[in-house]
Amino acid sequence: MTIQIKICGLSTPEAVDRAADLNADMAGFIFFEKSPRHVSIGTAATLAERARARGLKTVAVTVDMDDDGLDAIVASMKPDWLQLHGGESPERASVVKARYGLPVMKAFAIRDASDLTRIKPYHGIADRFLFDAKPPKGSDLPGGNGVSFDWRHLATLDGAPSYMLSGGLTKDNIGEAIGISQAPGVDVSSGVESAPGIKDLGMMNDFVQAVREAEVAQPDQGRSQE
Ligand SMILES: O=C(O)c1ccccc1N[C@@H]1O[C@H](COP(=O)(O)O)[C@@H](O)[C@H]1O
Repeated sequence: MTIQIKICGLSTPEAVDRAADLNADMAGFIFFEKSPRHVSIGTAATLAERARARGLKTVAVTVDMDDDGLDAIVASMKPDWLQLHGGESPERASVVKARYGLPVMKAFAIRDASDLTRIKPYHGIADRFLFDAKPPKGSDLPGGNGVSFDWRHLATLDGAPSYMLSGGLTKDNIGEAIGISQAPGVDVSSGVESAPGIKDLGMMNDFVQAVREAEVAQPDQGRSQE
């Protein structure tokens, strides 16, 4: 089983094309104005069309967004997935999923193993979980902070939920992260940037290559992801 790769915070055609060339699985577009990766709906629609044409699944990354905001994104960008990266309740996640008929990836900020217990009420609602680190003090961003958490906490997960690991992943730590977590999918943003919001095509290459090397070095131990 191959590890799914999501490259997030794409904002240029070149970065979308490189993600496709590298056979990444998902391309994420950020709708959060304080983020250096924020894209307008128009830009996201154009880039998402390009990504889809190259076989990438597109993800709209939103944070506690209301229906009007989501309506506009879904109508224009036509994402394959909605990522909910804020404090969306299980009820809100359920409403979003039903309203758009799209799979939902719910993000959780993890510091301690106990943070993983918060996923329980989302079972049967979220199609996939995303585990990110808690933002550092003073950060304006709920994600994209380049900060990792202790991957050993993931050993406490019950069953084999469909999830992606994120938070501070780079070409240098992804092998260890995969070895410890056995994550079925990984999500990277700032770890493939030369400056906040600027994707570096060489760093994208290196990251994906490091994931593929980790797969070979540490063959499948039961990873799965629909
Ligand atoms: O990347 C952002 O700016 C962002 C803003 C708002 C919500 C989520 C955001 N990004 C998510 O953060 C993680 C990983 O980030 P990093 O690799 O540590 O930089 C990823 O899930 C992005 O979707």
